[in-house]
Amino acid sequence: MHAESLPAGKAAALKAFEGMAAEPGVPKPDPILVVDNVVRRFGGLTAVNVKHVEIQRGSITALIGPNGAGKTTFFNQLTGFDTADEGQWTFNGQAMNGVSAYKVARQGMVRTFQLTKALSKLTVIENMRLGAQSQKGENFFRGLIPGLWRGQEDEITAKAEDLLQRFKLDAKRDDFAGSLSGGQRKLLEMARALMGDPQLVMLDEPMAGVNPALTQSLLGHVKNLRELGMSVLFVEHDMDMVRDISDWVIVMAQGEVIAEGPPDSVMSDERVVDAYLGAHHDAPLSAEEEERQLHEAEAELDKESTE
Ligand SMILES: Nc1ncnc2c1ncn2[C@@H]1O[C@H](COP(=O)(O)OP(=O)(O)OP(=O)(O)O)[C@@H](O)[C@H]1O
Repeated sequence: MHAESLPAGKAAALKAFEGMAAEPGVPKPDPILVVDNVVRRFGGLTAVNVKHVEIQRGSITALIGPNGAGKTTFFNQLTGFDTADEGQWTFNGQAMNGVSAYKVARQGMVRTFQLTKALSKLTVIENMRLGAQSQKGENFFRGLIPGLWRGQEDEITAKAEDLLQRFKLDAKRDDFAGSLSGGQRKLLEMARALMGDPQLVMLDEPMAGVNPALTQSLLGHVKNLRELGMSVLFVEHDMDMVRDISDWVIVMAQGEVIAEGPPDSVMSDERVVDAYLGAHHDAPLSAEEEERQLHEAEAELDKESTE
């Protein structure tokens, strides 16, 4: 397909990556997020150790990697939900390390959340309103008190209703969020994130638990964020989705960024294939490995019976 026939957002995003070296930490022409030397340790385990990474504005960037690679921990740090042991990062040129989650959201960097048990017991519209309040760092229940807050409340409700319509959730307005299907929950998570008019939307596994019937609709909504001028960074295990919607892919393994590049080439990169295979614990065991494990188990049993 020629760039001219692509939607404006997609064409511009692809143009920005044209000719870019596919290597970890490669500089981007207009980064919205720049990360340097971010480290997070849990006891003896270094869960995140990202030297340098840049996220291009106006693009859809996927963050992939095997289980336990550190993707969620990295996401949590960038959005103020976890503290980094070391490192700095800037959003729109402003230092963001040590900034609390709601202030990060207010600056325009918002992540989606899976519906927790508590949120499932609220209605869809209440979830949306809560999205606005929590991004402002305000108390939700104080926001429900009539009078002083009413004007602001009306505005928030109107905005929530607009978004619910856009995400085709308006018929579910007064249903409990817990009664939504997997795909509808994902739509609600995305709609809720948009309550704060983010510039960078960070999606945590947007396709997890989504019925194939809703896949295209969800993909369409993510692409639309880019058409509306937002930047998207998402963590995802579904490689079809990654291939379909991302302009650029960043790969993490064992806490580090090990590769970057356009979707097709990065997924066939030897380092990436190795990282996934190395982390694939379900792979069939070789005959020697099976025998070794058997001996180990027998030795354990022997030890136990003599103790
Ligand atoms: N709160 C914690 N305490 C101790 N270890 C943790 C904690 N959170 C994460 N870890 C460890 O840090 C490593 C990275 O985990 P993380 O969840 O960030 O990986 P991930 O790439 O998001 O994995 P997945 O794709 O399975 O969600 C893992 O080894 C995990 O066990």
